[in-house]
Amino acid sequence: MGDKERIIIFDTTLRDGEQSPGASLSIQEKVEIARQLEKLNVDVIEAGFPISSPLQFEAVQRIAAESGVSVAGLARAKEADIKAAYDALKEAKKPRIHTFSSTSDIHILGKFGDVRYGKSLEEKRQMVIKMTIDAVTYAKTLVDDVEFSAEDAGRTDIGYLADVVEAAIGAGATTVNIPDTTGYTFPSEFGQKIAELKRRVKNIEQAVISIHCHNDLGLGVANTLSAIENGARQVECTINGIGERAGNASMEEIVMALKVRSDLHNYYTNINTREIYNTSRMVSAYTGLIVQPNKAVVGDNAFAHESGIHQDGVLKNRQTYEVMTPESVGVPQTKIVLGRHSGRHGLKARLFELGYKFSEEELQTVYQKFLDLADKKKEIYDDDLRTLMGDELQSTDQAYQLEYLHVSSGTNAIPTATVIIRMQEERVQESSTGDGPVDASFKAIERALDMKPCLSSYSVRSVTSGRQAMGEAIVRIVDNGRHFSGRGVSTDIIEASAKAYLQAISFQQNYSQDKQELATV
Ligand SMILES: CC(=O)SCCNC(=O)CCNC(=O)[C@H](O)C(C)(C)COP(=O)(O)OP(=O)(O)OC[C@H]1O[C@@H](n2cnc3c(N)ncnc32)[C@H](O)[C@@H]1OP(=O)(O)O
Ligand SMILES: CC(C)C(=O)C(=O)O
Ligand SMILES: [Mg+2]
Repeated sequence: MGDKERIIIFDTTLRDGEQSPGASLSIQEKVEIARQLEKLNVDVIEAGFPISSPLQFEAVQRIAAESGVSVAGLARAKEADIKAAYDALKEAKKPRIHTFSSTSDIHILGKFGDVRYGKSLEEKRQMVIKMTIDAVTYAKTLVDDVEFSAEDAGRTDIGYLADVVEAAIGAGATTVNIPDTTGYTFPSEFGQKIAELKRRVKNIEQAVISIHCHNDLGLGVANTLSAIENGARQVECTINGIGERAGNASMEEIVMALKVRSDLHNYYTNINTREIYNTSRMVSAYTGLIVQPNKAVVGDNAFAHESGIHQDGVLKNRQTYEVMTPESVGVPQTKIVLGRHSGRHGLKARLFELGYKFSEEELQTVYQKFLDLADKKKEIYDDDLRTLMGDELQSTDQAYQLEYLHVSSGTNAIPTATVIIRMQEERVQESSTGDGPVDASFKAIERALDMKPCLSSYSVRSVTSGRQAMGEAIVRIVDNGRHFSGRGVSTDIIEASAKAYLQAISFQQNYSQDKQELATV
């Protein structure tokens, strides 16, 4: 392998990314994202499309005024667009005007269909070459750094594409961008296109070859990598892969693919990969575009392990199931997600981290309880474990245990509850109706125990998050001015309430017994 070659990272989160339906950003949000992109160390920030609105213009202007890196503004092959881009960029330390023409026959015939652009396809094609030359020539009178894009190059005839690219470079373009605008090409096909342009375009060495891949078929990153292997040295991409329709090639995936598989090639980027996660979170928060959990590199599950065999492997050596470390992209840590696929190793490690100490025998009991809970809930959070452990500690010496609870209630049904309560070796079953399912359960408990405690307060709250959150019920009963509290936790708040009631009654009974024993001594 030869010398290492740098790949220029052109970030278009603030231009193509912002074209994602529903992702409009305020000026301040764009400025803050641009600052974060600079921390990430991108080479070029495409800040917007200045002619498109006063907000876009001002955002580009403000980013240009404060950025240390190259800032680009987009412009159609039209004098007014190019002038607006220049006006917005003129305070930039490194301004870049990015102008584009459409080059595929589908675009030329579809978008430039009227006679102003010529009658036949051939006439229109020549008109596009003229528009390209005029646009680049004009932009070049304003700034040194001019990028030209051949929109829909992915579907453009290679011979014609080579002519357009040669004309753009001839007019002064310093970067020629080959977009797969509609995400249509296959990696081998797109790579061949870049290789072919290198062969056909006589002045190609005078410009940097760039690519810009969309993700309509989920091939944006693969096409980008293939283009790099065939001569592209600038890649256009976005954070979280956001962008028009299915989005653009995702920057974090390209950068990490190059970094992780540096054994295969000689390319590198200047990206400070530890800032990737922060940038991803910021872009998601500001655009409102949620990152899918299984998204490579930055998704919530990218470093999360749920199944027992994987957790065991990762706890012994992270490399067993991780091709990069979470720290390398700024993700705080590997996540062991506890759920129904987890094993004892994962549970034990998490409980130790939470500060619990227990014997192997106790672990078996806790693991059974954990599995019961995991069957009711998708994910077991730390709070669930704490309540599970708390529940475990408090319930062992309780006089009355809830063994079974069945409740039926509904809009037109009479709430009815059946309970089976265990008191040492004895088990009692009772049923009752009530004013709601909690009342019915409490009355069934009272019948089973043949008691009528005086309830002084009752409350329920959620102690963990999500729809399958754990509910915590607190019940207080009063006996001769003395209060006894019980606490129950379950994903089912009726069950939590019944447990809490039984615990309060158990405490009251323990107290009465202790008092009687003292009196007889
Ligand atoms: C592949 C890409 O991502 S390209 C960038 C896409 N981004 C955007 O469009 C976002 C910003 N766009 C806008 O705000 C508006 O579309 C504007 C301000 C640019 C233009 O608005 P309007 O003047 O109302 O035109 P409209 O958007 O309806 O139509 C586009 C016009 O640009 C022309 N056009 C499209 N591409 C080019 C080009 N590369 N060079 C020259 N003209 C072009 C179309 O032929 C059409 O012209 P016509 O009005 O003569 O038929
Ligand atoms: C303007 C160009 C570069 C573009 O976004 C595309 O072709 O997808
Ligand atoms: Mg695009």
